[in-house]
Amino acid sequence: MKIQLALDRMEIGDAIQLTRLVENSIDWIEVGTSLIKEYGVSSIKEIKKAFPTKVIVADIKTIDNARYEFEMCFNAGADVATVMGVSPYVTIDTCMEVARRFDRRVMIDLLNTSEEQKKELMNYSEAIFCDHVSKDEQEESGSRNLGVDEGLLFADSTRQIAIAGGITLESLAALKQKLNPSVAIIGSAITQAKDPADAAAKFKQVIFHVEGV
Ligand SMILES: O=C([C@H](O)CO)[C@H](O)[C@H](O)COP(=O)(O)O
Repeated sequence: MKIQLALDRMEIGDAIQLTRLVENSIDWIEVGTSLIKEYGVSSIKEIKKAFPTKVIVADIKTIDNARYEFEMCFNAGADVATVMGVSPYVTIDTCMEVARRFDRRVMIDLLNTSEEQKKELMNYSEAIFCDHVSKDEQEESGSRNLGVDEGLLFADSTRQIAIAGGITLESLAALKQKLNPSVAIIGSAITQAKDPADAAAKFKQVIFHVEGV
């Protein structure tokens, strides 16, 4: 299981500084939606420049304007870009086509998708699927991603799954055992920790302990 560090609600310089502290414990770096909204595409460029060997995920959460937004992310150096699963299928088709052309990946965010939509989305076999409990669900309704087995999503071991939304050190081992995702997206539990380097190292230890590798 890989750790994707989600960088949100901070300045680009602080995001780079923080990532330097934890880079040995994390695998992928997410340029969070809030960074892209606040600082634009330079947030992707600067973070890729600072960490050229890491996989950079641009969490642009595209819902329309797919060709423009995905080309923009990939030209800025993103290796993966996100599209909302609730988008029209023509939008998701376009993201897939652009990603294929650039030889990059698409992450489909399943936030607020129905069972029927999830079933349809599974046809995008090259995508990474993100099972996501949103910031608003976390902060306004007190929800967390506790790993509710999403039936068909987790039953298909050929699909690459990411999980996100308020993941903590305490919830990670259980999530790993219940759902066995390929990617755990962790934001505030590392970025808001008193000692981010120590927090990230502990996440890595939990994965090491569970996987025994
Ligand atoms: O995608 C995210 C959220 O919608 C804000 O843009 C975060 O990356 C994701 O929630 C991970 O962050 P934490 O929930 O703080 O772990």
